Amino acid sequence: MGDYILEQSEEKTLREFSRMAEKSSSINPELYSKYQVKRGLRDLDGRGVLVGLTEIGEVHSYILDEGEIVPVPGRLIYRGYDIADLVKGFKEDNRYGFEETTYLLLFGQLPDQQALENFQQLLAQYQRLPEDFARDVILKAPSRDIMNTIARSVLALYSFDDNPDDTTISNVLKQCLGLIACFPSLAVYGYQAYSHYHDNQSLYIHSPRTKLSTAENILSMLRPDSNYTKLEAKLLDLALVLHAEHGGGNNSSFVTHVVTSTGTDTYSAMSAAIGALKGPRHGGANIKVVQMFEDIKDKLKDWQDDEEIERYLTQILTKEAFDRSGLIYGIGHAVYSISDPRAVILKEYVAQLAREKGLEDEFNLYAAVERLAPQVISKSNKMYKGVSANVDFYSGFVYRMLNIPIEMFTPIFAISRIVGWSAHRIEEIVNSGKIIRPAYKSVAPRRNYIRMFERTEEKTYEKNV
Ligand SMILES: CC(=O)SCCNC(=O)CCNC(=O)[C@H](O)C(C)(C)COP(=O)(O)OP(=O)(O)OC[C@H]1O[C@@H](n2cnc3c(N)ncnc32)[C@H](O)[C@@H]1OP(=O)(O)O
Ligand SMILES: O=C([O-])CC(=O)C(=O)O
Repeated sequence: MGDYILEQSEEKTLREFSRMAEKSSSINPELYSKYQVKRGLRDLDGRGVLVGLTEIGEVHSYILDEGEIVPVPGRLIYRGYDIADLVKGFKEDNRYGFEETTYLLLFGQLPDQQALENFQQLLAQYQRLPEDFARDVILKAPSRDIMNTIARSVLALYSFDDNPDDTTISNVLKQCLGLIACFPSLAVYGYQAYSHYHDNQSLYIHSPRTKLSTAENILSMLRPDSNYTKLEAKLLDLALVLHAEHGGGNNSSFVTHVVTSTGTDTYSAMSAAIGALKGPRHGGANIKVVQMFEDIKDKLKDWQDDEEIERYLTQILTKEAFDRSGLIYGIGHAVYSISDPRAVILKEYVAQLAREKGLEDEFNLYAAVERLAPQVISKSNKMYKGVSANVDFYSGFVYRMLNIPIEMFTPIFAISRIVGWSAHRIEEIVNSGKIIRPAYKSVAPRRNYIRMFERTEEKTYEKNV
């Protein structure tokens, strides 16, 4: 009874504090225009404010025609090479592409056969976690969110590094390679721990194997019997290649730049980037997309009825359906308008696989949402540009067809994007020297201090909020 009363009063106190916190945090929206604040670091035409230069990745979505922005189908370029050409290259040679892409992004050039083999051997050396790390760190207090588990593990790895704060390029590169190599184990073991302790499943801790590609190792460590087909591993490898890098402005890579610019260590910078990627408006969208489709499938009477689909999508936008965030996940992008080239590539594979697995109806539903969502969004929003399916739209469908658990979707994104973060951390260190520090204008009125004995509730409330 006593506890209940305490809980009730705690709830009431928190409600009151929340009301105060919310009220004292709210800023008149008109002030943003008055002071020409570049909200979301965007220019008035919706394009990102130019805050840096990079040679790592280029996201191409429009051309300028006599000063006018003309949207074009999206292209993604890694170190000067179009991803469509990179994918075609390793597919035609029937080999894995992620390790080669990692080499390219980190060192700026494509490896020859020998350089690639040497690099893979080096990564294999870094694959093993410190002695007892899985037992002492990952299996302890497992989280239902594997991104949080990875971030915790990354921060813990600081303590196992003899030289953690040294930001010379050779040391940072070594740390980054170490993280790239052991991210699959951090993610998969984090998932195994969760599924064991929360879902009562048997606990499987398979060691990564030095001769396997990253994609093969993920599947082999995830599955109780370690079995996978080449086709499955190649599809996951493709997804890893497509998620590895997206310029310096995407939220998690920009976070890497911001945090790196303080001079902090690699583990702190990477854990911050993981936190950014987890967000449902960024990499976390791949989980939301699949959950959203589960909800759509559940609520719709006829998956082929465009009008019914449109109505449901409108309800999402008006916060009456799904998670009530008002977002149709997997649709829209800060840069792309007509198309995201990664979604285009993934869609091809999803279509094939869905046919093979008898999931055509579901694929058609995805395709219908992809077609209808942009129309629904543009009806109710001020659009700077068109919206289309982004990389997260079809990736979850791919992972589901590979029987990868939903908790692993965003972690797989992280296993890949850590490559881009690493390249950006190095680029920031090599070129910068300036701490990233934009301005915030204070719009709060100045106030005279009120001594404690003079603070009547009325007076304080009036003056403070
Ligand atoms: C790996 C990645 O990070 S890819 C992105 C993954 N995220 C998602 O799929 C979540 C859903 N999509 C979104 O939230 C957005 O499209 C974002 C965050 C990705 C990009 O947002 P913006 O840069 O604001 O895009 P854009 O300028 O084209 O949007 C114009 C308006 O349409 C809205 N909009 C864009 N996409 C969506 C969407 N999918 N659902 C609802 N509204 C949307 C925006 O919120 C914006 O409205 P506002 O001006 O009132 O804020
Ligand atoms: O670029 C962005 O804003 C989001 C991102 O990381 C991606 O699309 O891969």
